[in-house]
Amino acid sequence: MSNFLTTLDQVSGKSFDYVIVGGGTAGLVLAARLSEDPSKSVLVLEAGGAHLDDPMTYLPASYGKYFGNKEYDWAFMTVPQKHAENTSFYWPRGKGLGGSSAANFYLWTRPEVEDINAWERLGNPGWNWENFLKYSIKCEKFIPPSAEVAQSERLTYDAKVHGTDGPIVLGWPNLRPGWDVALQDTLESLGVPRLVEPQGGDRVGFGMDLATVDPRTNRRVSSVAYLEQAGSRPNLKILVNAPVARILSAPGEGFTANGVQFLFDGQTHNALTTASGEVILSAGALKSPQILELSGIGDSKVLGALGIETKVDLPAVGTNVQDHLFAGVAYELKEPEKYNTIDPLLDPTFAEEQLKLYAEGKGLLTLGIVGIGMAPLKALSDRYAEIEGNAPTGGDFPGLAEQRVEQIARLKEGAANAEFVTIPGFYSFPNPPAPGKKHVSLCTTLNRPFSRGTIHAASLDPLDPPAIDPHYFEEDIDRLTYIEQVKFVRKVAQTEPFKSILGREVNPGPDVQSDEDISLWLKKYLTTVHHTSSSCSMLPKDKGGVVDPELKVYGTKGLRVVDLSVVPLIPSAHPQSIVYAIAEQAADIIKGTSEA
Ligand SMILES: Cc1cc2nc3c(=O)[nH]c(=O)nc-3n(C[C@H](O)[C@H](O)[C@H](O)COP(=O)(O)OP(=O)(O)OC[C@H]3O[C@@H](n4cnc5c(N)ncnc54)[C@H](O)[C@@H]3O)c2cc1C
Repeated sequence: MSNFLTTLDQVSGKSFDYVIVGGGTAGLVLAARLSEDPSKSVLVLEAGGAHLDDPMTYLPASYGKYFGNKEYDWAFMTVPQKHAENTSFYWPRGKGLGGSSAANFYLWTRPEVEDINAWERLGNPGWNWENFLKYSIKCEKFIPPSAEVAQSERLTYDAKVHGTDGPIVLGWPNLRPGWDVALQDTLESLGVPRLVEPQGGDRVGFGMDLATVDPRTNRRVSSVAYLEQAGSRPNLKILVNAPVARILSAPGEGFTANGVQFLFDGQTHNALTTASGEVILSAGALKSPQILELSGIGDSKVLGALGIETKVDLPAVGTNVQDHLFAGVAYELKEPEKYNTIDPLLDPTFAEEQLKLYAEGKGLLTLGIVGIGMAPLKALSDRYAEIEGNAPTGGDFPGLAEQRVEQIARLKEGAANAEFVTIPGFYSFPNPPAPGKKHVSLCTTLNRPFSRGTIHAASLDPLDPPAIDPHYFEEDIDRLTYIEQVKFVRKVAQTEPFKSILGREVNPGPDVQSDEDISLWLKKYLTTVHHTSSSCSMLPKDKGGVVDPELKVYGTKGLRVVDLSVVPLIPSAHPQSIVYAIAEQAADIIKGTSEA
């Protein structure tokens, strides 16, 4: 597989049919699918390293181990958040082949049917659940568990909604925390039903989701698996450590992309496209808008402030940004020996021993998260009518009002919103864990934010991070909903059988009780779930669109965006499954084989 990796002399000044910017989740799906046609040459330029066969990318149970390590992590920070105590939040993102799919927490969840159909209703023909499911099935190879494990741990599924031939191997990790059945029973007693198949388009309930981990080898799976399945192809080249600075356009009227400018070893180079070729931007929701802006495509006011000449005035670039929020209520475990958590891995000697066990297919490093619950606010809180009745309806940019019609419709239908998921270990702030203890972090995720943020280039230097402003809690419905979710988490912790598993609450801790206390705690100590989307939304141009339904950038020729940034309205789901399906559908659209 490493024979895809190429050298500067094979790229600089050369022409390709497709130049893909970013070898991340979407980028490598496109690379593999577009190079299926041997007559088409494909180049991928990736800012980070190759990281092939690197334990940092294939070891399960290494949650966040790379955080802050610039070799693997872009380590972005948001600007101080006006509605969240001026806190600046840390936003890790995967850097290198596989992108964030090689750096994530390997949960695999599919969205709800109407979350995807909403994209079509918002003006994108062909972007509906039927196609989503088709492409999601195409990408996966599902490995069922043994009947014995499936029964004892309620690993239920419906084979009809799973793929068997795709590159992305999915299954249940061989080691699980050990409390999911108790949590499922507890939630069921509180009105959150059992879910037999969480991947079938209905997410309300608690079910055992999947993980991008191969249970046969205990290795995590990223989009690099597409290259492995593709095998050797002379028409596909990948240059790593080659950050793209800007998209080049042909001289003359309008913006016809004809290549990119990139950096390599501190020098600037160009990679070009053939006369009918295309540049495809797959740099992720945080970098794709920045690259467009540095190329002169964006809001002329934003570009003008940086001294960039506007080539295509496209005000929506870097707007409509949506993010899921995450907050962990952490508990010590009463009988730690009964459960599997990653806390002991903090001891270097123990971690070393576990590495040896991993080589034999055993031990704590094979641990993964599976149980996920989702429910509408009305299942959790008596205050739902008052809170959701005040949902904002208008919008400060064209098209936002229509998105909010969709969002409010989902709330009224009782769609999944509040999410409950456990991290087997300590993932919570600000109180530190006591030494030697094991923990469960009972986390809740706000999955249908009404606030909208921005991501814009902040300087002319392509290596500088963009200015990231998610506008957390700008719409008060987000804050009020989230407070109710935290209160519900504590109710779960006070309900049997889960209650008996838990010892002391470490965070937010006994001093944080009133709604005001919880609000303040959230404003300071929530984290992102790393699901940021929509900064180059696929919408009609006059409704806040950056790309059309064929993912072509408005006002340009030969330029598309394919990554999480194109999602117009973020679904209630962890998004890697969404990115894979988008990229699969995009590949068919680009090849002209889409039946949509
Ligand atoms: C810590 C973390 C945990 C997560 N956990 C989960 C989870 O458990 N389940 C889930 O479903 N989702 C999870 N996600 C989210 C999910 O992984 C991402 O949403 C998804 O992978 C994004 O895909 P993408 O193609 O849009 O971007 P990416 O996969 O991030 O790809 C972008 C690529 O572009 C490269 N790039 C950026 N700028 C340039 C440039 N100028 N030139 C060249 N290359 C460039 C990057 O290095 C990267 O390789 C997690 C994400 C993170 C960061």
